[in-house]
Amino acid sequence: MYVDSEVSRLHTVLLHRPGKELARLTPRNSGSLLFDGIPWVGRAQEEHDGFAEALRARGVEVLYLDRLLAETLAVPAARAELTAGVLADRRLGDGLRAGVAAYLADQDPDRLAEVLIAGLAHEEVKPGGGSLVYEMLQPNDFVIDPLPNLLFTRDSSVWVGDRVAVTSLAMRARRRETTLTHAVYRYHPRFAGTELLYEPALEHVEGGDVLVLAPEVLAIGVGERTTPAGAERLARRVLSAGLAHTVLAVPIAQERATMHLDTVCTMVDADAVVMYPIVADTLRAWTITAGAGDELMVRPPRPFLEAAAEAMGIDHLRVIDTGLDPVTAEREQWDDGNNTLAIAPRLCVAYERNVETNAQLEYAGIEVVRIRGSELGSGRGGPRCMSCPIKRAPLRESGPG
Ligand SMILES: NC(=O)NCCC[C@H](N)C(=O)O
Repeated sequence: MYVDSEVSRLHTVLLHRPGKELARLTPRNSGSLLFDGIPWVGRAQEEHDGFAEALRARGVEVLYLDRLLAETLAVPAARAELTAGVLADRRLGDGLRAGVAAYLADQDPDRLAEVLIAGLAHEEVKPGGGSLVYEMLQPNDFVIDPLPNLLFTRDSSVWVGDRVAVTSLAMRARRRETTLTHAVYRYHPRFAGTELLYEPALEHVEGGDVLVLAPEVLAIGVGERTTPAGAERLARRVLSAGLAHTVLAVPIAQERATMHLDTVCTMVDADAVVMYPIVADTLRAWTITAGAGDELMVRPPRPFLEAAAEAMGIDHLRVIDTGLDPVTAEREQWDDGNNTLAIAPRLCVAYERNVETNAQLEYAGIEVVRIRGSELGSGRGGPRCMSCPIKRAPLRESGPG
């Protein structure tokens, strides 16, 4: 397990194939569950399988979060922790809590993993004794909330060097996701001995805001999801662990269209980004380095592209624009045109629908593996959001794409 860049050859990635949790979305709950539409579940699964196949065809090992979770639940301590987590929900009341506890205790690890991801509706559970809560709930109300955004594995954990940061998700609909990733990284044998860089109880940081610009250089977006306190905490941790010499804190607009830094900027080569033109000249960055003792040195903001190039030790960070004109750029940014996943330098996966941005990438010498994503995109995330790289070749050893 090792990640020191956004673009070096990708060996292992963590995905989540969307399942029954997507079928929980309705026009009434999709807004609070952070989806902009009601996805066609079967087609979303086909699109996701196409994504996974595109990665496998290029030598990438694909791990699935639901499999890892089921294997993790075979460990009694993990099962106890995750079960206790959902039972602690104060909305349940004692009667329903006992009913849900009995239901969960009956499930094998595979089904328990499914329940923890897809949630549990009122009509699926029958408490034995009296439960006012159960009586007063509507049949479609959730007893355990579904996690449709687990699809976006980028946000719930981030690898930096040989450590993993289990993040602290800001939106209520997503908070429980990190109880799952936290358990997987601590109990699954594949990750035995991995040190955690960050934990869900800390200040808010989401993985879509964290870009490993180069070995020992991180950019952290600060906006709707990651707070200044979260960026400061993560910066302190990576600097003191020797995993970074420089961290850039990059304010982004607190809007849905730009919820994470990776919605406006992703890397496609060791010295190139695809970026939303409207922000290219206005993005700024505070530069954070280690000071004396435990102190941080925080330098005042300056243009992001300049600060990044200097920290990365390059003359210039090349910028490839989203779209061609402002309207196309706005449309394609919304549809995750900026949200590419690099498999190797100059080789990336992108949604096929972002025709102009993909053409711009190719014009700049980047090979684009196009995938379908009309249903997946209804959750507002693209290939980078849907993937958590766990192992990449060290950047210095990475060949061309
Ligand atoms: N890194 C990303 O930009 N992830 C996309 C997350 C989309 C999800 N529906 C959310 O609102 O959190």
